[in-house]
Amino acid sequence: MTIHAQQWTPEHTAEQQSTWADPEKLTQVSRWLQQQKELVTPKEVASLRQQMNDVSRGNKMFLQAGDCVEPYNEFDDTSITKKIKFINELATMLAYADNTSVVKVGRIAGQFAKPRSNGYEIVEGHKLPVFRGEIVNGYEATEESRTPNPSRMYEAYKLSKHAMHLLAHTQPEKSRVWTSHEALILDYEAAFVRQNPITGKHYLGTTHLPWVGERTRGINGAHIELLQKVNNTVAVKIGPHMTGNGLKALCESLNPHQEDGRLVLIFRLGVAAAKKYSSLLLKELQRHSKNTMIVIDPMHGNTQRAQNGRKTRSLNDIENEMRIFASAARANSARIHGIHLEATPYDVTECVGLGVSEDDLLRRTYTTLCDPRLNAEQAMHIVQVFRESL
Ligand SMILES: O=C[C@H](O)[C@H](O)COP(=O)(O)O
Ligand SMILES: C=C(OP(=O)(O)O)C(=O)O
Ligand SMILES: [Mn+2]
Repeated sequence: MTIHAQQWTPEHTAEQQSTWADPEKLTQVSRWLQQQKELVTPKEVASLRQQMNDVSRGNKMFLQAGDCVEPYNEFDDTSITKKIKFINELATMLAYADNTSVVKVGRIAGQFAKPRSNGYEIVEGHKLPVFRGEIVNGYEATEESRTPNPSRMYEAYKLSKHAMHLLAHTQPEKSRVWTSHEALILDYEAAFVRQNPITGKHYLGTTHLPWVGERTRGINGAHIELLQKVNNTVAVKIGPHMTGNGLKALCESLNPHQEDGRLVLIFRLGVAAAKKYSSLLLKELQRHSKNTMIVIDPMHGNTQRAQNGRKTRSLNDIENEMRIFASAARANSARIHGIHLEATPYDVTECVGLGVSEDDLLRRTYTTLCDPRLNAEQAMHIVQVFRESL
């Protein structure tokens, strides 16, 4: 077995990390992770980057979709197969017909970590650490389950490995669904910064396409440092506080040589900020970073609490943001390269619209462990509206 003694250690501070309850256990788990085979091969990473070249140049569209956070109990073959089939159906809708003109990426096979707005929540009068994704703690609202437990990283690796295997072996290589997740928990990700033995370049071995979220994209933070280090196609979420200069600095830091297929920016501004800033931000990219791929996530900027307390998003807001962004792109002769959605093939009632009312949010079909997802019918509709908005 290969021992990867030179584990990558970030120089900068990382946001949104948990303090693990048992430091000795963490050392043990980290050592184990470093000894495991990477979950994606350098060849696969290169092959996705190749496909992303076509996205950069406007010859293919990009689709990224899946759960906000994957539950550990949805890794049986049936569930994974259903999610792959669903992404393929969305791609077919995006392409109109033959979906080989779409690069398809799931939030799948490792989307286990959640950055949160608050560290704690009150549940029935008790103050508890908030759920941060299965890789960190349990969803069950007890002190024990919510305590960050490094042993959960074993499970993350094993379940990802199983799903990766299924993804790699049940699909045609040329038109497969690739994997992606938010590279958040650096104790996990760092163990898989590996060197390609042929090219000598580093790449991240946990997923084909890692992204960094809105809460951890500080230009001097450890998460951006991680993306700088690796040669995967990488993505960053862009929220309403981004400035023109900030955008320029981010592109220079992650794609200094302006390579095609390298950098995806996922805009999640929300309706109000999309109206105000889309043009300014798109202009900046047109000026300085033309080969950056521009993707819209019309969901994360539009999260609201319904009167009944449930987190939700309305299809109206989602559609509006897409239309506003698309018209700003047209006005600035910019291309939108794709769409990013939180969606599930299951018949959930989490987002409002197309037959789902606020009352439906209280039903047993509200099953997300974090953010509200589109159900299959809603997701197909949103992809269609997106396509028509371009
Ligand atoms: O998925 C994204 C974030 O983790 C999520 O929107 C944060 O939600 P919160 O505001 O409930 O912490
Ligand atoms: C955390 C997420 O998004 P953002 O960083 O855009 O809030 C997410 O995609 O689940
Ligand atoms: Mn989310």
